[in-house]
Amino acid sequence: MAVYTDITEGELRDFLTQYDVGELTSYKGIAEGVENSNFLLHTTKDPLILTLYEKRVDAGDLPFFLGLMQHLAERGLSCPLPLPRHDGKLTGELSGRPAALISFLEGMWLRKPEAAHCGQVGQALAQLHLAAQDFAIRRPNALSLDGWVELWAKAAPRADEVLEGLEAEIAEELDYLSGHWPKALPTGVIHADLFQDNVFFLGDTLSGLIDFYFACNDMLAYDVAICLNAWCFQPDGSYNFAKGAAMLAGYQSVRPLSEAETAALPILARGSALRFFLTRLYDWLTTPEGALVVKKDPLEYLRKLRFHRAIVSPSEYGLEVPA
Ligand SMILES: Nc1ncnc2c1ncn2[C@@H]1O[C@H](COP(=O)(O)OP(=O)(O)O)[C@@H](O)[C@H]1O
Ligand SMILES: N[C@@H](CCOP(=O)(O)O)C(=O)O
Repeated sequence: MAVYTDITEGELRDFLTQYDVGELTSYKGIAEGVENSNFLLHTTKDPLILTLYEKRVDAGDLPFFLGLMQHLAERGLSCPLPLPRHDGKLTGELSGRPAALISFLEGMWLRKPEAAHCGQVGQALAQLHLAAQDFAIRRPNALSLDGWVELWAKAAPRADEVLEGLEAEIAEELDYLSGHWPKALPTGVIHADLFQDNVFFLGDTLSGLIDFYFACNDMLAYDVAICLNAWCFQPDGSYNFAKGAAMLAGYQSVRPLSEAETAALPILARGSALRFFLTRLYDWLTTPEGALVVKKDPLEYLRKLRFHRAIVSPSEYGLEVPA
């Protein structure tokens, strides 16, 4: 579920007077999602999504997130478009939270993607990277090395409750990544959370990308590694070579990876696996029993991390590597 903050019809109607969106005809909370409260609104004009930003989103970052969606949509990428209020602002306040209205995107996320879908995701990711090249606002990645160290400091004392030996294994991994993390790869704006639930399809055709609330500036190839982790493993934990190959070919059909980016894929994939392992572990340890949000399994990402540690050549991801 993701409705942390409830709203009354009166408050909502009052909020909507600041926009040119027609008359409200119905609204309901959306169960999916993790970070924010989302509502689907029907009006006498187009359907809309209302998002109330919860405590994990820093209100100071909203101009980056909403400005980025606007920037990408203007450049032809299919993503939600934030609606301006009568005073030109993209955010207001509702029920004590910063709130925004964004356009409703048609489509559904895929529970069982195939290689062909992964190819389209790779393509869309590269299109996003290129379209964001001239986006003026910057946002450093709060969930890179320093952020991992901070999260780990909070989770480490209880890590062995989740799995024996975890504390030592992760401490060693963090040491390794701190010493070897790439520093000179091409950077730009990355989505940083392009998981299956954030990509919509109409039938078998990708219809759009949502949820830009982890977007930031970082290495472009790191975003590719995030997608390999999110899309190219089977439920039994094995890597699906065909999906990986399709994802990488799709990406490279729009933005070819440099030799250095290719060589760095295994370590970027390790870092990406650790990042999602750590946020999931932290949530696992701190979300109270009975909370309405579904906790995600951190160990899924530990298994992915171990897989990447054993990679000898990036060709194992399905990438053509020059001999
Ligand atoms: N622009 C949109 N168009 C259609 N549905 C959306 C849109 N934005 C969000 N949703 C719906 O809300 C759900 C949660 O949105 P998301 O941005 O992933 O939330 P969170 O940031 O809390 O994870 C999505 O899975 C989708 O069902
Ligand atoms: N994708 C992350 C959790 C963030 O959830 P989202 O609903 O904001 O995409 C994970 O799987 O750990």
